[in-house]
Formats: sequence, structure tokens, C-alpha cells
Amino acid sequence: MTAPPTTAPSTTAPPRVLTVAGSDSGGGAGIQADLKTMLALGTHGMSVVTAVTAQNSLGVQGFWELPVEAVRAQYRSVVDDIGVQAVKTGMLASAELVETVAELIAGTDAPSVVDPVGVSKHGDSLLAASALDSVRTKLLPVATVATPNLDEVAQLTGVQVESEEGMRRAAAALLAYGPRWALIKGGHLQGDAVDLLTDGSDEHWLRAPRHDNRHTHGTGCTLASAIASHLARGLPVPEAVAAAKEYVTGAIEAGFALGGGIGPVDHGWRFRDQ
Ligand SMILES: Nc1ncnc2c1ncn2[C@@H]1O[C@H](COP(=O)(O)OP(=O)(O)O)[C@@H](O)[C@H]1O
Ligand SMILES: Cc1ncc(COP(=O)(O)OP(=O)(O)O)c(N)n1
Repeated sequence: MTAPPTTAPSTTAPPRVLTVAGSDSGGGAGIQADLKTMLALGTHGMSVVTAVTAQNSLGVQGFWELPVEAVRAQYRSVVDDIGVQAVKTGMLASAELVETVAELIAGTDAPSVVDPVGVSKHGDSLLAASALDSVRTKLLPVATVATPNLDEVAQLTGVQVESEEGMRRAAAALLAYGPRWALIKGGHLQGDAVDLLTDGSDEHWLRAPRHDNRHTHGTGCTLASAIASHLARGLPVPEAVAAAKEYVTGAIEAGFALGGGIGPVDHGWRFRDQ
């Protein structure tokens, strides 16, 4: 009789991506959006939960932060054993959590996508005002790509954007805090959905048709996780961002109604029947 194999035959593991973010009970944004995006893009998603929100299509009804030790322990569990090829951050809630996560990322040898989540689409604050300075001085300096929307970049830099030229000024102001690349998302402007990616010398304008669909909950989380997924697959930043933009544009076009308010983008749009 032959002995059973001691290990199962293994297939190659997909690239590993870690999201450090808040949970969205409604499943459209936060950790849930990140993990769905990672799966859709062929990567193995892992999570460090920073806060738990009670959230649905109508807004955020409440949130609870996790203790710093719980965030640190989740991060160490994943990174020390499994390892990561890219990290994405989202809702970090407080100055203490921002500083902890910045320190953890600084000690990790992987590219990072920092989505400096401030306020949800419904206007609910997800980051304490007292944490803004920690985002500027601790988190942005360790980011490979920082992906603020227009409200977030205005809060962080003081630059109010009303035009594509304004996006250039906002990107320059953001880069002064130290991220390698700035991706300024113009989703809240009129006309085409135009984003600017720049490292201060290279400039890439990403343009997509605006989809007139109110079900856009989770756009920012989805874009940032898609960028992290493509970075983990080994794409350079401009290519990773272009591929992520294509994915989020399809997800927005396919966004669907759920509940009585703003429904989610469709993370599975590429798998649906035509
Ligand atoms: N209605 C839309 N149609 C197509 N693309 C959009 C639309 N709204 C936002 N986008 C794009 O979605 C991505 C996320 O942007 P945005 O919605 O501004 O982020 P956030 O969720 O952080 O506010 C960007 O690439 C932006 O250009
Ligand atoms: C838990 C949690 N994290 C982040 C957000 C913001 O997500 P975003 O992708 O910017 O989408 P909108 O909320 O603006 O639609 C969130 N709502 N919840």
C-alpha cells in the first residue's frame, strides 16, 4: 500500500492583496467592495478591519472603531505568514489608526494604494477631523499611489478643484506630502469622468464616459482595490491605474438598485450574462 501524500498537490497561488479598511454592512463599499474587486481581478484578497459601519443604501447609521491592538494583530497575522504583494487602505477613522497603519505599511515591502476616505457619498464622516494631519504627515509619505476624490484633496491640501487645470494644482499640492503618485479622481466634476495620474513629471489623463446611473456606491473603494490588484500582478503604476479605471467604469455602468437609496456598483459585471 502506498502512503497518502503528506501535502495536497498545489496549484500556483494568485497574487495576494491586503485591504486595511472599514466594513460596510450593505456590501457596496469598504472591505466588502475591496474583496469582491480582488476576486473579480484574479487576486487573493485579505483584510484588516479598522472599523465596523452600520450602513445601507441610505447612508451610514453608525460606526465603531476597532482597538489599535486588533488592527496591528490582524496585519501581523497576514503579513508575517501569508505575505502581501500590494496593500490598499480605506476608512481609517482616527488619528491613532492612521498613524498605526502608516507605521505598518512603512515596514512592509509592497506597493501601497492609499484611498484617504473622508466622507461617504451620503455626507457621513468616516474620518475624524483631528486625523487629517496624520494623513498628511504620516500616511501620504508611505503611499505608492494616493487616490483622493475632489472633496478629500481639498480637505488635505486646501486646493478646490473646479476644472482639469485645478486637478493639476491639486496633484502638485498632494505630491508635496510625499506619495510617489497622485491620482486625482474627477468623478465629482461634470462631463466625462476624468482622473489625473501624475508623479510630478509623467502625466496621464484617464477619461471615460460618464454613466448616468445613480447606483454608484463604492466607486472609490473599487477603483483603489483594482489598482492594488493590478500592482500585485506586477503592472507598473500607470498601467495598473488604466486597467483599474476600465474595471470601475464597467462596474459603474452596471450598478444596480438595492434598498431605497443609492445602490452599489456591480463588482461582478464581467461575469454577467450578456
Ligand atoms: N457617473 C460616473 N460615470 C463614470 N465614471 C465615474 C462616475 N462617477 C465616478 N466615476 C469614476 O469613478 C472613480 C471613483 O471616483 P469618485 O466617485 O470620484 O470616487 P469616490 O468614491 O472616492 O468619491 C473615478 O475613476 C471616477 O472618474
Ligand atoms: C466602510 C466604508 N469605507 C469607505 C466608504 C466610502 O466608499 P466610496 O467608495 O468612496 O463610496 P461612497 O460611500 O462614496 O459611495 C464607505 N462608504 N464605507
